[in-house]
Amino acid sequence: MSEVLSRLQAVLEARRGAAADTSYVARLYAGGLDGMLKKIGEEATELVMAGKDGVPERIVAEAADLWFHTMVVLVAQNLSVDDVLAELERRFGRSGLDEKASRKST
Ligand SMILES: N=c1c2ncn([C@@H]3O[C@H](COP(=O)(O)OP(=O)(O)OP(=O)(O)O)[C@@H](O)[C@H]3O)c2ncn1[C@@H]1O[C@H](COP(=O)(O)O)[C@@H](O)[C@H]1O
Repeated sequence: MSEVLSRLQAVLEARRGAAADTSYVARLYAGGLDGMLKKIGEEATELVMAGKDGVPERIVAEAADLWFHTMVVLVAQNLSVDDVLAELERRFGRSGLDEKASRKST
């Protein structure tokens, strides 16, 4: 895992015990899973709009917001970036078209 993702993951795990008024992440946890998932929808929409605008700095900033909020949801569900990376590793090199075709036959 990249070093910054690893350090951020550790912070997100540590925030599970923090008071909601001391930390943005603790406030997200205190708001419950529905609130965290709503943020994912908002951030994904913001990334779509940035992509349409085509301003590189905005696209990067919105993608970072979406990755960050996705990590919050993963940690809240006792998952981690490593779980997602392992899934990407498992898929690596397998054509998306082949994978789609195998789903239709099951
Ligand atoms: N990487 C981030 C990060 N990226 C985005 N954000 C916050 O995510 C929010 C983005 O939401 P929006 O774009 O919808 O803007 P907003 O209207 O201000 O958001 P809301 O008030 O509606 O939630 C902003 O408040 C950002 O500050 C982040 N907040 C925290 N982190 C990391 O998490 C760590 C822990 O943060 P705290 O828990 O606040 O100490 C920090 O040290 C950072 O490393």
